[in-house]
Amino acid sequence: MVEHRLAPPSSRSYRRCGRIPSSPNYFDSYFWVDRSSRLPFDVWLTSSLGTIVETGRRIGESLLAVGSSLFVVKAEFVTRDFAYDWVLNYLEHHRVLNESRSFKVVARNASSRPNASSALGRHDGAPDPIYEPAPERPAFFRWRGYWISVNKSVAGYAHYDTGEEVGGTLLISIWSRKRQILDEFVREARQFYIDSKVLPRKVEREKEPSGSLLTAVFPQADVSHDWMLAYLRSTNALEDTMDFTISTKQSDLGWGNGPKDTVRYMPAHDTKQRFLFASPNTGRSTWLQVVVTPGQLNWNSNTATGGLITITLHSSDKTVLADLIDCAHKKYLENGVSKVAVHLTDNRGEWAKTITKSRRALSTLILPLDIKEMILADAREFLESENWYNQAGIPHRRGYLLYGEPGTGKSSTIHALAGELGLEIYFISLASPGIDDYSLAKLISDTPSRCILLIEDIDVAFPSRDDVEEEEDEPVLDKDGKPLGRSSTPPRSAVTLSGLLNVLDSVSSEEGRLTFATTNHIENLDSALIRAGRMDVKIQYKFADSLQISQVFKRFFPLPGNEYDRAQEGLGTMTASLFPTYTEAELDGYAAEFARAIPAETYSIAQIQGYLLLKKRNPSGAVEGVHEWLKSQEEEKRALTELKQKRKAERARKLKLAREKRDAAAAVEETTADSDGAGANQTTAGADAGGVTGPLVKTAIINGNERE
Ligand SMILES: Nc1ncnc2c1ncn2[C@@H]1O[C@H](COP(=O)(O)OP(=O)(O)OP(=O)(O)O)[C@@H](O)[C@H]1O
Repeated sequence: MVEHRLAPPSSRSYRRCGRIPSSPNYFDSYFWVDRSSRLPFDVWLTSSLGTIVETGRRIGESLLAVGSSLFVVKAEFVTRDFAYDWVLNYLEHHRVLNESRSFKVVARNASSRPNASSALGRHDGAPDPIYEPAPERPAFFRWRGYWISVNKSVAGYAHYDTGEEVGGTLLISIWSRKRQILDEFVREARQFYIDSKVLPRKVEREKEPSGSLLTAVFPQADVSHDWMLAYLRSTNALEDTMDFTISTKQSDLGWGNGPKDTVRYMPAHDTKQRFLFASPNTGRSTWLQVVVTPGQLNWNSNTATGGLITITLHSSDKTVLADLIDCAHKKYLENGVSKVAVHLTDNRGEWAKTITKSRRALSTLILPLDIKEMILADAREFLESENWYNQAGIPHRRGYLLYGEPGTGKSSTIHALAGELGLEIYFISLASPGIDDYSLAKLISDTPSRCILLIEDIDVAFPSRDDVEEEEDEPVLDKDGKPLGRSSTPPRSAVTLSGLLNVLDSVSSEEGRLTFATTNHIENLDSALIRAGRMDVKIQYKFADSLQISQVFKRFFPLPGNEYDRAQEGLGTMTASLFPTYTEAELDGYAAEFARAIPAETYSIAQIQGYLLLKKRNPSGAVEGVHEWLKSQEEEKRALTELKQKRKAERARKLKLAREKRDAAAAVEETTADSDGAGANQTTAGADAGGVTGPLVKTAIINGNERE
């Protein structure tokens, strides 16, 4: 009996005698013959042929596998890897994929895959169709005499967010025995990609499989953030951006095309923008991806802090990053030639914001003697003599104290000096919330070595002489011996004198920094603070003398036909009616008369400037009106003095009241202590009863008097 089955029968009376041809389970499908019976010829023939065919097929397969491993080089490329981008770009450019007969068609923005599409989208704004070969249909092409097959073995899919292809695999087979052909092909594709300047895909650093990227983060608190911002703004690096934030804020002026733009298009926050960085230093071009992350808005100070600029380089070469930072710094300095950068703090005690102010020429300052020249020469000499300081073992720092009446030009001098010396100003107000000894030390250690540290109104760290005097006049103490008056005055600054002295003396403040402090009340400053070594140069600013008054006057009125440049001030061309109608001699006369009318050393230049602003282009009117103005100033002064006296009297009255209350309380305490224990208990019980009934009665009246 003949039978075939998939597995050998359990009985030993069967024997195996050949395969069943073309069986899908040819390893297991055999003919099994009863040992006792003879094999019929037709079965013998079929089983022998089957064995021959199967053996031949297996040999052929093995030979093919050996052959393909010897004669074909295979390589797999996955999406989201740079090598995939190189090869795909190369294939698209050489229209290899267009030879295919089966496509996947997608519509994307023309800029995302320029080679794969017609340029329609660039003109009509509608997205372009992109033809991609369908998976599992290989495309063949010849490259340097070798046949190469391209197979999208695994189809990618469009990312729901970005529309970019993810998850796909590209299989390249090169019909050659030489392995290095693959290297050469990939190298050529890579070079082609670099040269063609195809917009690279957006990258997410942490998800990159290749990891061949460099990322640099520029935090807002660091000045390098400003460099980068200046670079991005000035080079129009992001002009091809597709995501925008629209702003009409004055602070975003830099993103506009012109200073008078009312609407500015800024690159959208937290989106990945790409631009080609062409280095003027090396001539190399590298793709960069930039993400601008805004900081958190602080409602108190109206400043945003904690913002970041993240730059990802499509390169692993650190010199490109160094080059970029260098270019950004240069651009920043270039932009700042006519500007002075002022760094401000937030109310958490960190450098938070930089504003730029137009540079002010020292010559526009009206100061007596050669004060301007003296400060400038002193500061220059200091900056140039770092080696000398080091050799002499003296800390390389210099402190300037500008003190005197308000509105006399102290701050203006420092700003003009910063412009002249090309230094940035780091501005600290000791009265700002969030500034205490700790944050002050941190702020100062976070400043660069060559800069101007400006501490305005340094006296706020200490009680004013007025406060002290009042307390000395009437030293009213509470029952614990604490002064009543002082506890009611809020602290003027959280910075202590010792904290301030420590900071000024700290090692970190020895690096060529110019410290400027201003005050209207030098008499309130501790002598330790203003001693040489901390404040090396002290300059007093007084109210304007006669010479200064006449100089301010002349600065306000241009001479006929003189270099009064209206265009520079953005005022347009001058109409004939606005031309000055006075001569130089007349102007001198007006100025002298004006200076005679104003009492010397009584008014600040800021005050005089305020008056002259009302009379611009009318010198004779300014002279005529000055007496009226002086009268109004006198009245204002008198009213102010009266108000001050009233306030002082009110404070004195309150202090007196507080003292009387305290005395009365002390008298009650004394009586209580003198009375016996029972009396004391009685008093307490009475007080308790009153304490409970009082509010209850009150509530009843408030809620309606029925219960009364
Ligand atoms: N000496 C001066 N020369 C030219 N302009 C001056 C001078 N003094 C004051 N001004 C003008 O007055 C205004 C106020 O000046 P500034 O802020 O420099 O005074 P300040 O002494 O720092 O005042 P404060 O002590 O109140 O801070 C500015 O617009 C400035 O142009």
